[in-house]
Amino acid sequence: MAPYEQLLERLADQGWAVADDLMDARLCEQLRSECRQAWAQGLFRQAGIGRGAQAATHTGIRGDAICWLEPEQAHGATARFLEFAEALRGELNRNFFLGLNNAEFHFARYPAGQGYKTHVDQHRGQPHRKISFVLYLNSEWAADDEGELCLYPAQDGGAAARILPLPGRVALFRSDTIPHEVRPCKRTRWSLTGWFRSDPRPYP
Ligand SMILES: O=C(O)CCC(=O)C(=O)O
Ligand SMILES: [Fe+2]
Repeated sequence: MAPYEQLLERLADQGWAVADDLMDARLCEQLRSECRQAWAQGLFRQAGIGRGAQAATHTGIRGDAICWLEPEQAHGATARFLEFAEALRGELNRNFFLGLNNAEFHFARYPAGQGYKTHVDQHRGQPHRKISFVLYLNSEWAADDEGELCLYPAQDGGAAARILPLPGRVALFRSDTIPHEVRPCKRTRWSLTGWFRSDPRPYP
């Protein structure tokens, strides 16, 4: 599977990778419209920090609203995306032996002015999120719209990468070792975010 090769090599070498040509442009277009429909139907909820009883919303830390994809009810582009994600999970397993049994995904919407402060995706005591995935569903994005994903894998705290959420762009990074941040955006920022996991369903 040639399109994955370079991506997975970079992921192995530096813990993160970006691709602009991984996703079919038409599929992105359709996902973009399904995401907007879910928003219009009121299916998004303000995202929280932490899990279970400790979960709380802190827009100062994280300002997005999210809508989880339900694999059992998925149809249209969402179902096709989940097939793509299954193929990617297979490639990740073949390359990294991470024992990725599952994946979870949500649409995310950051209104202008919001971002997500520096964090690591693997929750403390919950080691099952292994690889983070983000697909940007903006129809256009300019550098001065900001809202970059900044990755901080280096010890010195400097950003190794500032990734603009360009239409159809994919970012992949390790969920356990890569601190990252979403810089406040200047216009509404849409994405499909998820995690390849090492535990079988059902999980909390
Ligand atoms: O949207 C992005 O660029 C990253 C989002 C993120 O870090 C998260 O949802 O955990
Ligand atoms: Fe994150």
